[in-house]
Amino acid sequence: MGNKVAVIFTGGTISMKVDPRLNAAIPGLTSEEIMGMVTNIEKFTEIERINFGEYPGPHIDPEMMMELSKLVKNTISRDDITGVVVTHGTDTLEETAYLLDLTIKPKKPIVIVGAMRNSSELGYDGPSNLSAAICTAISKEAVNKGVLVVMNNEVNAASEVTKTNTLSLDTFKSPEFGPLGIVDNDEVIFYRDIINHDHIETENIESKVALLKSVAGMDSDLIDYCIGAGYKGIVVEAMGRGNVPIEMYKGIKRSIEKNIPVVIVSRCPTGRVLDTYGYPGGGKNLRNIGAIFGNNLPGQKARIKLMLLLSIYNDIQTIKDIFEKDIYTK
Ligand SMILES: NC(=O)C[C@H](N)C(=O)O
Repeated sequence: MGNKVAVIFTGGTISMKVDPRLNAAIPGLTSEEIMGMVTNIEKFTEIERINFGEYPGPHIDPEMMMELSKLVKNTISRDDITGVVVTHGTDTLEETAYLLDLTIKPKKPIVIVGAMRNSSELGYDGPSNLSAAICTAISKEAVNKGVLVVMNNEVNAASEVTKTNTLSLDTFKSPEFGPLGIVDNDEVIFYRDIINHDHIETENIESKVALLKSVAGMDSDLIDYCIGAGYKGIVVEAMGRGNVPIEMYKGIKRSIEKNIPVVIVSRCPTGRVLDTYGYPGGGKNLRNIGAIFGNNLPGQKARIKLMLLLSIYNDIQTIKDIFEKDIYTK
């Protein structure tokens, strides 16, 4: 194995500075300028810079994530590469990280990193986050851990992590299980292993998948819109354990009857969905009509998983079996 880390730059706040005309942050730093601020890193490893783009997180779409997945897969397979680091806007970082985790089966470390403060702000956290990410990418401890997210000296699993705060440096948390470990100076210390590691073998993605959040008194208007507009799948952030209002339930039933899979997750930040409740619109009803249950995934990650499965299968039962594999036994 070589001792070179490839750093793939995609944009995000880590690459931003304030434009004086706009008086707001936009991408503006080159990869060379960013790496130049990660002082002393050459003492640890050689760096190869790869420019993917200068996109703010909200400009990254599922097709671009797939393109990035192919680039990361090719790069990590090279003999001279020890690990890959991807810089990314934090707004969609967890979606890209989860997509990479599902589509690549890496032995070597793949680490996603960003920053919460841009380079014009006091306390720009880009260089420290990037150095911690690079230390993780060369750590033997990080081998076979799936895709990792490193921010604020914490190591989290791509499958578990979510952005929890709009401004804090420690915004990336795994609310269900806690971090995998920490980066202490240049040393990576793991406290536990990853819980699960799903893999979906595909080079494509079906991006016409909607995410709807259920609210009190919600009806089926938005679901019916999705059916009419040709959406191929719908993720519903249901209430609590996985329940929806009766009128919304009717639309979910119509969707499944039209062979459009519906994945149920919860709008609660933690906890699994389960078919506990038998009242109309309760989880038991949803399960009986063939809704897929998404465990403890947040809606945006359940959508990534459904989009990948829809790129291969169009049969709801097959998608359900794979989606729920090792999660629900009955
Ligand atoms: N901290 C960040 O990176 C947020 C920024 N809006 C982005 O996602 O590009």
